[in-house]
Amino acid sequence: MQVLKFGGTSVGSVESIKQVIQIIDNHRQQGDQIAVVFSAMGGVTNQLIEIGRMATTGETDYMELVRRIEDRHFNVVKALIPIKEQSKVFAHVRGIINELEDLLRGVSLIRELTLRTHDLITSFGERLSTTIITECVKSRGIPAQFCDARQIIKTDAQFGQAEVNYTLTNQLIQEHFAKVTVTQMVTGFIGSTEKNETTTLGRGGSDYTASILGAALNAEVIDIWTDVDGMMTADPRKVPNAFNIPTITYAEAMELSHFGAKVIYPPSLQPAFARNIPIRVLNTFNPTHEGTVVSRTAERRQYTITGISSIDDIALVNVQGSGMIGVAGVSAKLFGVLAAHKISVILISQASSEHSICFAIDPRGAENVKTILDAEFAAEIEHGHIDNIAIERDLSVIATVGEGMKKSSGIAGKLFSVLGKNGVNIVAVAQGSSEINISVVINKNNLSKALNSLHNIFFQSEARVLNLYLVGTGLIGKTLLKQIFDQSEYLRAEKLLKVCVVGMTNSKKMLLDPKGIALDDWRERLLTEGVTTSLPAFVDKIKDYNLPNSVFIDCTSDKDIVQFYESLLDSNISVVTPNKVANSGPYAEYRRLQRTALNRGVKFLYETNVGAGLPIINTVQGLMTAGDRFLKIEAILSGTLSFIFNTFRPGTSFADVVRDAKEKGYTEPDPRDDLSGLDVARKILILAREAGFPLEPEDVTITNLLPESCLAAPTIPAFFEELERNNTYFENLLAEAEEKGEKLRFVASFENNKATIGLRPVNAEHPFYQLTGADNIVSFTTERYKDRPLVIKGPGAGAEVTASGVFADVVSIGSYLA
Ligand SMILES: NC(=O)C1=CN([C@@H]2O[C@H](COP(=O)(O)OP(=O)(O)OC[C@H]3O[C@@H](n4cnc5c(N)ncnc54)[C@H](O)[C@@H]3O)[C@@H](O)[C@H]2O)C=CC1
Ligand SMILES: N[C@@H](CC=O)C(=O)O
Ligand code: NA
Repeated sequence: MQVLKFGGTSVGSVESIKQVIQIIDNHRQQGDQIAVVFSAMGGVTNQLIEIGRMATTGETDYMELVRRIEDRHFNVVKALIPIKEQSKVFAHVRGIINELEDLLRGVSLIRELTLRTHDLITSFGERLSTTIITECVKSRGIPAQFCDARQIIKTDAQFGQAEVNYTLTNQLIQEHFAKVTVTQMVTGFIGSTEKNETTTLGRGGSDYTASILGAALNAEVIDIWTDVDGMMTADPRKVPNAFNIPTITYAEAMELSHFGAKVIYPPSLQPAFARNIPIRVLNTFNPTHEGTVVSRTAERRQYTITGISSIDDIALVNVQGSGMIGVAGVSAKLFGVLAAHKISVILISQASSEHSICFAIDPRGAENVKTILDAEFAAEIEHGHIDNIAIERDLSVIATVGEGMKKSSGIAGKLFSVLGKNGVNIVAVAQGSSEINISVVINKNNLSKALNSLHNIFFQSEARVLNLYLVGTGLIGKTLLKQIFDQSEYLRAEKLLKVCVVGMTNSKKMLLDPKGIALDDWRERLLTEGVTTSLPAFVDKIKDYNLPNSVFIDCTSDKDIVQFYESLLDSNISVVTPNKVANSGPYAEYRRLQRTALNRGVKFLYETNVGAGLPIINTVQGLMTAGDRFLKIEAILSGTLSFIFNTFRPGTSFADVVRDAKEKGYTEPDPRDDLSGLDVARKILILAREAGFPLEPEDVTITNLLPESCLAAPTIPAFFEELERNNTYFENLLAEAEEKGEKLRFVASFENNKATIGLRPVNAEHPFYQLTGADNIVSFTTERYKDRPLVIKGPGAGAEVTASGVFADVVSIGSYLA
């Protein structure tokens, strides 16, 4: 024997009822013996409750609602039963509705609704749905019989939530099923007292009916047909990556549903579990999906945890005071009075110092609880043994649940670490000694971020998500987007990393989409859907979204943008940038950013500040971490100037060579930043700082290369005109060097706390002589690299190598967060 139960959405419409009939027919064709339990059509129970309420207050238009219920059932009959059989069924349904109307007239006359009458009114939902579906099934030639559960489920007279008399019920069910020969179509949710008064079974009512039947008939399995693919690892409305849990234990299902997973209400399944009958949760609208099997033992799984659930809105009550330490009975008194007032406690936490107890409750009852506790502990408060009872609001509880957590170490560590890295403050913690649930209380505004980052970390075969916000879609920005697009499949498959661009802005428009912006047509979307950009608004949105693993990427050379870095880092958002402005301003600002990132456990990465993608900053940081000390740095740090001095020949146009450098993507947005030495000054300053020297910008001495008129040019085109005019100046510089067999190199050096940069002719002996193209070279002399310096050399400018350095920084954050 198998028991099937169809919930309100499964029997909610003509289309869904067709599905239900199909499922029943499939069982018949396979020769299964089945009993089927039905809920009321979706929404009808609530309507009946409303109708009852209206009748007591004398509102007459409740009849209108009754009509609507009747029409809904009639429509099913019209759609699914052959015309010639319909009138008989209409009469039948009308008969039931008449009974309801008589009852409501009575209620409306006496203006009183007892719990007993309330139960009777709500029983009509299941009676109507089961009646019409039985008729539909029969009209298709499937043998079936309506079974009013009030004949077989006997309860006490606690109307609203009646207790089942199992001895009598089991006997009646067994006797009934021994007699019948065709499929029984049973009304869910209802029973009756020994005096045959109608009762209802409380929360999870129809599941309960199925479970009682299954247990009494020793069914092989109970199928709960609903409208989702079984139980999920998290609420898919909050965690888009949630997926189906194929098997789950009863204890896990209990824990998860206590914390909000509403698919089933496990306590109502207790009778089936007591007899070890598995429950399958299946989807009427996707009947081939395997759903979830709830049983005593779940199969071995890939993941240590089974699911994550939450209660979105709770209040925390804190009772504390020195008078509680070592005093027996405080908690008894506390929870005793809460129980006496029927206040349900969601979670309790007490530190072993016994100095405080905190517990979570439904926030709607918080004021009431405070009043009750203030009164109960008035004496203790007055004597100072207990401080004031404090209530904290706007909180949520998240529970990670799973039998796999039992006796397995590192899970709490992982949980706290991922929440910490994402800046989610933990207000309270509770873990039962059953070890299958760790619950944390957090601020409500962090709920989505916490759920998603936990889901991401615990369900590991799923890629970790990095959420990126890009400012600047110029040369480096657009190249980065292209690289991310090309590499995303590899990252997902090989590194379990899903890189998701959720926001972008250029100097005109910004576009934000927490679901991700597809990178094959970002230009089009930014253009058509983007709104007028504003950096403060962009940054506010980022904070507002509060997505886990967020990274802000600044691909501009803007000076104003860097003022946002600190607050971003402070909001646990990592920052990656090729923009040198932040790191080359006052030393105190540079330090502050480093500190903020460190304190917040997020990353501030800028490898491309020096030598583009060449691993220069990482090398310096590595040496520093390992305790080396820097003695001297000598370097060529401008790709642009390298290129220019490697390309410029007497008789050619210097301005054209600079133009060429700009076109090749080597120069700064304003090439004067390169030619004036400013860009190199920034780089040597940053290198010195990384090497542990607190240099200020004014400590860098620049020997300027450009004639004054070029520097003073008001615009970039005007600057190029000045360059043309000064061609002989550059030719002379070059000729002078060549005469001596030397080459011109723009060299930066740092030694004895002094940084200097300027044009220097180098001869063939010098290691910088051979440099070609737009290459950079850095030579570090340190305590450990004293006799022969450590040298890094290679292309130090250009779109591909720079974007790739930025990308590598971004990906390293993915690994760090994992
Ligand atoms: N080109 C290279 O080889 C290297 C460049 N860098 C750095 O990369 C950064 C970007 O350089 P490129 O892409 O070459 O310059 P670019 O001029 O091509 O791109 C910068 C973009 O940022 C936009 N922008 C400026 N302020 C903005 C704001 N407030 N909001 C939104 N967008 C804004 C500009 O409109 C421009 O499209 C610069 O800081 C540069 O120093 C670093 C290493 C190497
Ligand atoms: N403009 C720079 C590249 C970025 O740092 C250079 O020419 O080196
Ligand atoms: Na670099």
